[in-house]
Amino acid sequence: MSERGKYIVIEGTDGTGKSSQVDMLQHSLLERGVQAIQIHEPDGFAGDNTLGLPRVDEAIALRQRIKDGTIDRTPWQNVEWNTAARKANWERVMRPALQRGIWVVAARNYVSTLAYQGFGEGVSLDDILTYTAEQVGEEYMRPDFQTVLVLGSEATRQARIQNRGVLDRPDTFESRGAEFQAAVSSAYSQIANQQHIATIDAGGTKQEVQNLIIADLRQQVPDSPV
Ligand SMILES: Nc1ncnc2c1ncn2[C@@H]1O[C@H](COP(=O)(O)OP(=O)(O)O)[C@@H](O)[C@H]1O
Ligand SMILES: Cc1cn([C@H]2C[C@H](O)[C@@H](COP(=O)(O)OP(=O)(O)O)O2)c(=O)[nH]c1=O
Repeated sequence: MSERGKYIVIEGTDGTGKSSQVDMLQHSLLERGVQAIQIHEPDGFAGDNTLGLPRVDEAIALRQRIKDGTIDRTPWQNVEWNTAARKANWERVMRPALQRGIWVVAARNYVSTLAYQGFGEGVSLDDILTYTAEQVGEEYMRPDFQTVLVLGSEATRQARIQNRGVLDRPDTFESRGAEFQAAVSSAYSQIANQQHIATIDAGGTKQEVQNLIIADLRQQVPDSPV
């Protein structure tokens, strides 16, 4: 049996550079001959025929529902939808991939629920942690390596979001006021502290941030191929 793959999580608020870093890390792994996939919670995995991993339609549909700001819902409903998407990806793609030795590089995990639904929408953090453990399981909650990207400057974060292009229709959370965004941004540092997750300064160039991630990864995963 092949050695278990590693589960890597890159967290942070919108615009901190998670997607860019996940992409760079996955490509570095692939260049070194390591099988690796990307996951972007709450989206469903798109499927990978070469690796024989399925498309997760249930999570794809849930992300649309989560992001559609015209659908009324309670904060707890957001926890349920995000957790259902998470469970579907975990059971159908992430856990089987890890068991086969494939590395899973993910943007976001349950830490996003603590930040957005916990600090942002007032749901109890303990309830989120208990529900995630019940629904998805303890293994999901212990990645091999996890980091939170933090941007000291709100102006830089805004500039990066603008750069990414104009949204046709801001989603449920993007359309909330500056107060909500500020609560979520500052929540990330608090959560990292509480959950003992190392943070990384995301203010440098993409390559500089990637170098910081790899330096931390090597410390926690000493036989890391990157
Ligand atoms: N370190 C960086 N320096 C400058 N621009 C960046 C950096 N990281 C990401 N970007 C740009 O900022 C925007 C948001 O980055 P993205 O990776 O989509 O962030 P997230 O997934 O956290 O929302 C994109 O246009 C991306 O190209
Ligand atoms: C995973 C997760 C995301 N979210 C939010 C963050 C985003 O605003 C939105 C998902 O949007 P999406 O466009 O998929 O991701 P991103 O902003 O990372 O590019 O849902 C939660 O509120 N709770 C969660 O548990």
